[in-house]
Amino acid sequence: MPEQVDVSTWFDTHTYRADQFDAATLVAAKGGRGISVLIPAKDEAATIGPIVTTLRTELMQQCALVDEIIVIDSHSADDTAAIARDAGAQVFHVDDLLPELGGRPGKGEAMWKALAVMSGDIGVYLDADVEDFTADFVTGLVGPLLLEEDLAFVKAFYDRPWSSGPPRSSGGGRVTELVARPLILERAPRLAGFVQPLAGECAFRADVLRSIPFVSHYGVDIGLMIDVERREGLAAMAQVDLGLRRHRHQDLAALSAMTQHVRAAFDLRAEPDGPGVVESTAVVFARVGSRMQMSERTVTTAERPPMRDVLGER
Ligand SMILES: O=c1ccn([C@@H]2O[C@H](COP(=O)(O)OP(=O)(O)O)[C@@H](O)[C@H]2O)c(=O)[nH]1
Ligand SMILES: O=C(O)[C@@H](COP(=O)(O)O)O[C@H]1O[C@H](CO)[C@@H](O)[C@H](O)[C@H]1O
Repeated sequence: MPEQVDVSTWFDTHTYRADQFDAATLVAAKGGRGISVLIPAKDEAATIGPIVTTLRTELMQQCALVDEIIVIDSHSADDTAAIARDAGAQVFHVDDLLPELGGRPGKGEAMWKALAVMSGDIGVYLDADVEDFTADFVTGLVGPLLLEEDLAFVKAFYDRPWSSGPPRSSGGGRVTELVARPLILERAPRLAGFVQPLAGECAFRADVLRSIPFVSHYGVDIGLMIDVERREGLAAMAQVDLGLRRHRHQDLAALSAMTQHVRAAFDLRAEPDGPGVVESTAVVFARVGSRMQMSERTVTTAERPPMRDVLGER
């Protein structure tokens, strides 16, 4: 049974700031542990280059904090893969990894397959659509993991200005605020202290994430949180303030599908021995010419088994 800690006590004791950690201290604390940065990317030609270049220059060349940068190309139609490779990342097409298991679309699949190729003891997932990326995203995330031996998982949080608004206004995180947070209070209240529960950026012990299933698409992030809390306990989790984050905003239709995956993740993880697939249907409206049309959108959210089981079977 994992150690239990009260949520508000956890918030006070397990919330860090990125500026508490500097790369030199972390390199010294790292010891023999390998650190792999893993970036799922679909059509991110505009931002992937500067992200990989910043990581390689500041965290691999100027100091030896990061050991590998792996970009998982998730069916990009643009030059994401070539740009990432030119900037110094190892790039894998998602369908080329574990090909015997077939290829599936979505961010969750790319994150899961990254676990099959990473060599580090510690992993860091980053989103590839972040503008003005800085290396302290990684030092902030791995800092608590390297310095606090009881931790297994560190989640990012940040201010999320709306791109057209004044510098520090809020507005981003629409699915988080309108759907995920109410569902967390109702169905996973131990996670209520996480400021950005859907954040794509987190650091983790590889053995822990290899021992839990992965929900597909945008259900992956909340699915991981639910399972890490169940297995390791809240005391093994932390969050870190990365300051400001700007990213590309998807339109409401895409976020509506994201909402279906997030809700499905709660359903899948509520029934760990269930069928591992949820089909959900939403009603959607679209104007065609002068008429409004109503239709249904069915979305499938599925699980992948723990990577440890898959690799162990090979
Ligand atoms: O099918 C997909 C969709 C998204 N992503 C990646 O997942 C991360 C977060 O997704 P996205 O930027 O679409 O979400 P948003 O931040 O716009 O809500 C980014 O690195 C995407 O390139 C992916 O690998 N496969
Ligand atoms: O929280 C949300 O509503 C969505 C969309 O954010 P915006 O309303 O476009 O800022 O963002 C979540 O999903 C993204 C894709 O995985 C992540 O990049 C964000 O960190 C996460 O909060």
